[in-house]
Amino acid sequence: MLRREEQVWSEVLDNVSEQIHTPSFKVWFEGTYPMNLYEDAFEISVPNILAKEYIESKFKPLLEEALDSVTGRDGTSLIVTVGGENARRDTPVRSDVEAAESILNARPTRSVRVKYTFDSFVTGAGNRFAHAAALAVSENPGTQYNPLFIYGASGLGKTHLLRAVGQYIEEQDPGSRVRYVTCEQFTNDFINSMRDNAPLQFQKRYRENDVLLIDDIQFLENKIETQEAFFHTFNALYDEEKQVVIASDRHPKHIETLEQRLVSRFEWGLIADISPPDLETRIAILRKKAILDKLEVDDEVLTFIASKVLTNIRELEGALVRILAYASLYSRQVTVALAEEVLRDILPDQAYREIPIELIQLEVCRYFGISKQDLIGASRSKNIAYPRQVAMHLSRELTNESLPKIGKAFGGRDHSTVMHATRKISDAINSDRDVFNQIHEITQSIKTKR
Ligand SMILES: Nc1ncnc2c1ncn2[C@@H]1O[C@H](COP(=O)(O)OP(=O)(O)OP(=O)(O)O)[C@@H](O)[C@H]1O
Repeated sequence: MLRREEQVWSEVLDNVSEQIHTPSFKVWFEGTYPMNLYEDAFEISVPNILAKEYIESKFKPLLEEALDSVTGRDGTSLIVTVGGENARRDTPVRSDVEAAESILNARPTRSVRVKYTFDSFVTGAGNRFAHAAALAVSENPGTQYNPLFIYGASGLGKTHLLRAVGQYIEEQDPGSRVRYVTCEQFTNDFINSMRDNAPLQFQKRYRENDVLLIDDIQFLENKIETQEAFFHTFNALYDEEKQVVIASDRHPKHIETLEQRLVSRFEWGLIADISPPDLETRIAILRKKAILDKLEVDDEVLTFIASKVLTNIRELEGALVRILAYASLYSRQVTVALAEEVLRDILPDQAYREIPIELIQLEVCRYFGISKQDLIGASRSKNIAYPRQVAMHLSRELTNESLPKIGKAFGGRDHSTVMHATRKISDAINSDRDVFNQIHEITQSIKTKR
């Protein structure tokens, strides 16, 4: 006899099946399993996170309406759990779901060690300094750069570098004691040690290490007592010449209420920032991911994704995974058109608001104080030729226009001229921090005006 939950779910599915495109219905609902019927909610289990996200974003209201009508209640919420404990083990899993799942899980099932290494870290102008510093620390821990403080916005590879340092040191010296913690974990350990009246245990845990890697230190903000605990931990490690590497989403000076003595401790060592990757680096990151995960994707598609997801590398990788999962689920080829279809659903409209070349030209002219006529004219003097190369480079970076089309917008120049300009500015960005900052500033002003 069917359980009540099974009866309800089967009726709900009957109810909604007519309203959902058949292949889609099969893919998303075949592996679902009814878990619990509560007074005001119904819990189902699904086989993977993709199914959870998809069901929640596309079908939740429809399913909740059907739940109300089947149970005769009002306002039943649907709870979707991934692979819940009681999930039916004998559910025949469709091969396409399985394929998608394997793609989606490709990352998590990889061990952290394998994944967060220096080898898998792609360098570009925005992270080269932080990468070099992390590598230097790994080669000579506790000596030159102590502490190393890495800061930058979310999803730019801070955790990756921290883990890479730990992995490298452990590999070189398997006996070394390396501890990676988030600031939150450090805070909880500290609070628990106070509660349990076990300060020595806490000290042992944090001071008896050769390398302490502490992530998201900005969470020390407003936690005065934890700051105190960290101060003492830091001093103890530092005095023993143990390496401390810290990651934060902002410069120590901008962590409000961070005690000055901690700020100056951080300044004793090396502070390295990470900024968002340029187009070339974004493509290289996707390419590397495709190779590591043995995924076959055309460069054209990778370039397209990289041109749409601009700042957060986690989102960049997530976009690729999602596109592949969709292609697999619907047995479609991974093309630019498919990528566009999938990304439209998840990216903010802004990513689709095209940046016109004219806007780039306008902003570059404004920045360098030259006229548009000069910019697209024939002058080869340095104060005109350089801004022109910058504008061509940015047109390549920020638009999907082809080289010939960009050349045309710059007074009918040849595509090889655009290619040359792009290469020249890319090289300058990589070798000269001032150029990097300049291009970053112009890019920001263009993005805020699109
Ligand atoms: N330069 C890079 N090369 C290859 N992969 C990268 C690079 N930078 C980041 N990633 C990948 O992007 C994802 C996000 O990176 P990570 O978690 O290190 O970011 P984060 O700066 O610590 O973010 P948050 O502040 O949100 O914790 C990870 O999967 C990481 O491996």
